[in-house]
Amino acid sequence: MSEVVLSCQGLVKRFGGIVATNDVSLELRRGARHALIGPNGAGKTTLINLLTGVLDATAGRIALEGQDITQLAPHQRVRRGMVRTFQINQLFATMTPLETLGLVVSQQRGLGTRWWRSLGSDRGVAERAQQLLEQFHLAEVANQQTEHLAYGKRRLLEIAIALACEPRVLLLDEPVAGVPAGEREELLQTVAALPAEVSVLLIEHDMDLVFSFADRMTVLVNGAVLTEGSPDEIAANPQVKAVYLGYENEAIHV
Ligand SMILES: Nc1ncnc2c1ncn2[C@@H]1O[C@H](COP(=O)(O)OP(=O)(O)OP(=O)(O)O)[C@@H](O)[C@H]1O
Repeated sequence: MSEVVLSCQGLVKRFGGIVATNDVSLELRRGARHALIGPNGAGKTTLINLLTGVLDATAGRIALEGQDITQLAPHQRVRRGMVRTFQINQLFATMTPLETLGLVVSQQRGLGTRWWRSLGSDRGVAERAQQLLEQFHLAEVANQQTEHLAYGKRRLLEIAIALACEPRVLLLDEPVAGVPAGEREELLQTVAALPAEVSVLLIEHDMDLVFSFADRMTVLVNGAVLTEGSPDEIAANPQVKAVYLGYENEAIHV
């Protein structure tokens, strides 16, 4: 068994009377393609928010590369190598993918915003930005403003931004949600081709993506872990099937 990169033990999150996360323990192994699934309201988003530090846990511990990060702020967790896909906000709307990636790579390399002021002046930054543009099928839209990009391209840029932060652990939050059918394939291929050394935790409702991507799955129900296993074990698990009965869009096809 490979080494554990990210783990949580006994995580609990209460919102008043609601227990959104109920004693969750999870281990993400190095290089894993691990999916977190569960019906609506199961607590997937809350768990990711706890892992990234957006929410404080009511109880429990989180460790990254063996070090306790439970008390760290979100940006400190990013600095230690845990990055969540970035939801593009207003800040980036009028910037191009090239400018955005140049800025993030530059920040990552401790060059601050110098690259941004003298566009393309740092060859290492420009090369890495170009590499990311190509890897994420963004080269042909490199100079278009982000707000004018097709939705699928924006989702690709979000993952490219996360990868520009050189993560050890990448938390992918519903990468294909809302992406039109014609743009899905490119996104699926790109997600499948993420670097092997980056350990990935994927939250996704799309079972085709989950089953084509994951080598390990954790099923959350009512805030708690129902079961964990290989895709074959999960697909064959009668409890999992029962939980998904009635969730037509998320049906597990076996
Ligand atoms: N800030 C909050 N205040 C109160 N209750 C919350 C809050 N955030 C989440 N919850 C509740 O916690 C439970 C888990 O929600 P969460 O969004 O984590 O589930 P989810 O699995 O991500 O759902 P979905 O698949 O629909 O996104 C739900 O009952 C939800 O209503």
